[in-house]
Amino acid sequence: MAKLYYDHDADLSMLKGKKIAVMGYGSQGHAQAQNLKDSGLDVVVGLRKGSKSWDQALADGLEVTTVAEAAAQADVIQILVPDEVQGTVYQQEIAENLKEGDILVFSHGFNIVYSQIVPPENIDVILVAPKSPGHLLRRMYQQGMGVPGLLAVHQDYSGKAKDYALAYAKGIGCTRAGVIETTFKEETETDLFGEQTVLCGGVSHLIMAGFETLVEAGYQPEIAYFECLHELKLIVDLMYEGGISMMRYSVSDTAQWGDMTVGPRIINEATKQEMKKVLAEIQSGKFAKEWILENRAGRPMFNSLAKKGKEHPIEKVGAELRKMMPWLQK
Ligand SMILES: NC(=O)C1=CN([C@@H]2O[C@H](COP(=O)(O)OP(=O)(O)OC[C@H]3O[C@@H](n4cnc5c(N)ncnc54)[C@H](OP(=O)(O)O)[C@@H]3O)[C@@H](O)[C@H]2O)C=CC1
Ligand SMILES: CC(=O)[C@](C)(O)C(=O)O
Repeated sequence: MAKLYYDHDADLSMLKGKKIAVMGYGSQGHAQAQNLKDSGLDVVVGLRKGSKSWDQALADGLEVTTVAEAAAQADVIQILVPDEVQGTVYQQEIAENLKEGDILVFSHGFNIVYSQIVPPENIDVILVAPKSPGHLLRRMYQQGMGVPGLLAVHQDYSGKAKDYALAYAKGIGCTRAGVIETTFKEETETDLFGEQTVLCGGVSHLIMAGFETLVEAGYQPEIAYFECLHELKLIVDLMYEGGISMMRYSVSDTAQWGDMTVGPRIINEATKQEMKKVLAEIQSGKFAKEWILENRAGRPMFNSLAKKGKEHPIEKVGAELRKMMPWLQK
């Protein structure tokens, strides 16, 4: 079993006295900056002028400045702008503001693994990747809990890079749940694979296929929504708490029988073979090249597919039903 690191393995004092710049204030940035601040660390948020995140970061009690200025002030620089712009932001605003002994941090290894960012040799380069969406990273931290994370060292100029990574992981709450040491390559490839085939790509398309099948057969869309999407959270919550066995224990034997006998017809050997092809495309760099070029072309396919997704009938039905659930209203 992999060795996991917990709170007692991490020394937060490694980061005391260091200025930590969190570049970006989105899903991960807002969570990590606030968690680090609540952990007693000295944080500044780096954003572009006119950023829609600027006022929110100020309202959350954080110091905010431009990316370049934050990089110039900082000893620790966490890059949490979108993967597809990190290379440009690094080149234009961070690189010239790095000094010997700085610590460059990522929460996804994409830009290092695919050489979009090539740091100078006289700094530490580490990865601390929460295995969670940012908003849950923040919520769990505030509730005294944490989400698991991964850490990796790409460059260890100081000889203490792993200790800095552990301290950072503790600062954002990941050592509460457990942190596994990995490599930038393993984190990047497994994260891309997971988000494409299971977490986002797999689940969303499974839900939509189930919803479409029921609606096209004439069943009420509201029932299809509750059955294929809304209840999924409750089922996954059980697996989150106690594995697939806990879910199977809690659902009816009728459901478990269907799970075990029909499930393999839906997710089958052909699915597994396609998953292997997806992994190969990630490992070869084919996916990364397509994503980088899509952004350079102005995201024509991304924008078209995103619009189509927002127009899917399940989104309309779901929005109406969620309006009747006050606990879901932000
Ligand atoms: N989303 C997640 O839960 C996870 C993300 N990650 C990784 O974290 C990193 C950040 O992703 P995520 O938090 O999703 O990003 P988001 O898209 O949620 O947030 C991006 C932030 O960067 C700012 N930004 C965008 N463009 C620029 C720019 N050119 N210059 C300066 N600031 C800019 C945005 O502010 P504004 O547009 O207002 O200027 C926003 O505050 C990525 O490497 C991602 O892979 C890792 C684990 C999970
Ligand atoms: C939340 C997470 O880790 C993802 C799905 O990989 C991502 O948002 O990049």
